[in-house]
Amino acid sequence: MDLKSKAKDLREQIRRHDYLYYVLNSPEISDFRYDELFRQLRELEADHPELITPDSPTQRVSEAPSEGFERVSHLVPMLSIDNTYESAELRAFDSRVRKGLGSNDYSYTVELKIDGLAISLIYENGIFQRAATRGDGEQGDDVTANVKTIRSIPLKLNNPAAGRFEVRGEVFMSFSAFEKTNKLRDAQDRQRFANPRNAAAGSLKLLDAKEVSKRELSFFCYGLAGAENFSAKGHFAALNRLKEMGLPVNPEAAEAENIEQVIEIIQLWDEKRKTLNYPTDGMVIKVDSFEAQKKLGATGRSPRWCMAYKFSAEQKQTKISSVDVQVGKTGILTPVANLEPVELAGTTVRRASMHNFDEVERLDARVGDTVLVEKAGEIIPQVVKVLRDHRPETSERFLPPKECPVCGSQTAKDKNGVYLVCTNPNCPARLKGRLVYFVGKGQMDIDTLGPAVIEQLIEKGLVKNFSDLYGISREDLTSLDKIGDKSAENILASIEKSKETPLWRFVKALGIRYIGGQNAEILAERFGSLEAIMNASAEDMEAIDQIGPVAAASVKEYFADAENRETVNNLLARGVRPYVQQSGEEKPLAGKTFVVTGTLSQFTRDQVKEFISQNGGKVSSSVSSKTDYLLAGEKAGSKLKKASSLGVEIINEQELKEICS
Ligand SMILES: NC(=O)c1ccc[n+]([C@@H]2O[C@H](COP(=O)([O-])OP(=O)(O)OC[C@H]3O[C@@H](n4cnc5c(N)ncnc54)[C@H](O)[C@@H]3O)[C@@H](O)[C@H]2O)c1
Ligand SMILES: [Zn+2]
Repeated sequence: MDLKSKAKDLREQIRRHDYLYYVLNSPEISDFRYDELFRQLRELEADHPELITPDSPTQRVSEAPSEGFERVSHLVPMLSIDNTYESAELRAFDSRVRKGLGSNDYSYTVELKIDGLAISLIYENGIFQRAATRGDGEQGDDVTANVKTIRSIPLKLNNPAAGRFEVRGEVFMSFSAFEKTNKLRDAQDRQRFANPRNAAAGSLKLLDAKEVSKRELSFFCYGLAGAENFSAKGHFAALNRLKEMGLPVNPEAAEAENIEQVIEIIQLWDEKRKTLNYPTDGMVIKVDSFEAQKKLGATGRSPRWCMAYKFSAEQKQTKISSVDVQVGKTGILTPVANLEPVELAGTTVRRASMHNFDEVERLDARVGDTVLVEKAGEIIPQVVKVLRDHRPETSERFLPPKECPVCGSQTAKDKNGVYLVCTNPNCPARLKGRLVYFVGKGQMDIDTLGPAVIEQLIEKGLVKNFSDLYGISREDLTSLDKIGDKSAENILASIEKSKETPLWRFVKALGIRYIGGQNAEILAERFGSLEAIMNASAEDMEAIDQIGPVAAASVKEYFADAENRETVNNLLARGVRPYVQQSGEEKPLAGKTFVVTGTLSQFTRDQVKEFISQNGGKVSSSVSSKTDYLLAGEKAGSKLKKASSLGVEIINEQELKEICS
């Protein structure tokens, strides 16, 4: 690849990952790998400035606007921050600062990098006026009504500066609020948030401020815009002044004389941050003096006086022993590296995804290579870097296969040119992948149907699509290997149970590209019925918050296919009944069955029954496998025993109230 194509490729990759991360909320690669792609582009552009395009991600901050909010201009641009994972690069940053200032006479403030989203707050004569997200750096979304629900943000400042005054900070969700939010979502049978950053961003973009107030968001103020007019001379003093004014400032900010002290402080926090009740993903280092900051200035994307050091997820070095190609539910071929086993974040890792063949080429990963692997957050283990110095002399490039490893049909690039797919629409690997996903947890939840059974059902020609699952008989099942009467019965019972399912889980289970849990929930909430979703136009869908053109087109395409419509109609004909929760937010116990036992202290029996039904739940008199919760008071007896033997969740009155709060 020539350099120009390489720069273009990197820009396109970064844009694609921005979309996956910011819009779809489902990143494919870890932050470390993303930042590595970003660094490669930055270095390429630094060496060959003629390759820079004005729309390059290195030149500006980019974040798509959200619908439903007014766009407002920032008084002073809200920029990003350059980042690194290495202390050596902090020293290089320090040299640039020294050179830029032409002196040694400066110091740093070191702060925790809170993992939420940036917000600008404007006060006028000390009275809160407006809050906005960063957006593209010039213009953000006006989220004033939502931000007003965050209790720690003062609506009126103590001893305010006169006139207009803008502060910046991070809105975030503490780990305890995050747990609580997800517990509530479980109870409502809704998709969990993947992490606190995701939860904070999703909550701040809700259109109903009342709902936002339930999410317990928090805020730390870390700076101000237009420092010239401020009484403090530097950043650390300004933080103290902001605190006096009543703004919540993170208590851990520290001063450092020089870069070596900065590095010491950072090393301390790499461990210590694990004890905090809020998410951090690094440290932010700022040249303290405002005068020096002004002298150093900024690029179109980030200030030159500021640098983020990011803590990386645990990484290990190992070797690629071979590469397998897996065929997934949409026919996509994924290269998976088989590794010499390594212990990583508490588990033994033997395989790591490389996502697609372009990524293999970008990494230039080869069999026999020594690589760095990482397990970041919810993302499956992945190869993030090849250590070229360790490469054996004889290594060969790993080339994309011309034929599907499962059915032998030809492969081709998909229409976006990113993935290699098997061109056979009836490839058995596709069908298996789709069925395994369909029955999976969080979709139809038919947990007794494992991949091995599904494979046999396909091989015997008993199941050719989703709806066939609802037509299999006891005899079909017992004709399979290792399935006796008892397991056949269990499988049939869980297939039966799955017929009653929230609409969004049903839509998710169909496995439509770009429609994960969050998008499926939005579609279900907005359209209210399966029929309405099936007949919606792409414009109808795009008109909805958060559903972008790519996702809308994908849904449209799915339901335009006659075979898909037939399968869905057959599912309905066989008794699958996707239901819509009546305003899920208000009814936290919707679809849940309770049994009450023992002596309660906060409710009478009648009161508790009413409380549960008001919150959308049902109360039944005996414990069975259909019971979702046993509410147990003092001196609970046989019901408690039965519930624990069936694995029914047991809660007390306080926990019941918390789920409904
Ligand atoms: N995995 C992926 O596919 C993917 C895709 C896109 C972006 N990302 C991640 O997002 C990053 C880019 O996002 P970004 O531009 O918001 O950068 P960033 O989040 O890494 O850093 C800048 C932000 O840090 C925040 N911050 C927290 N504490 C602060 C403090 N004390 N002082 C100043 N700022 C503080 C501010 O909100 C600021 O906007 C990437 O580096 C990457 O890690 C990942
Ligand atoms: Zn195939």
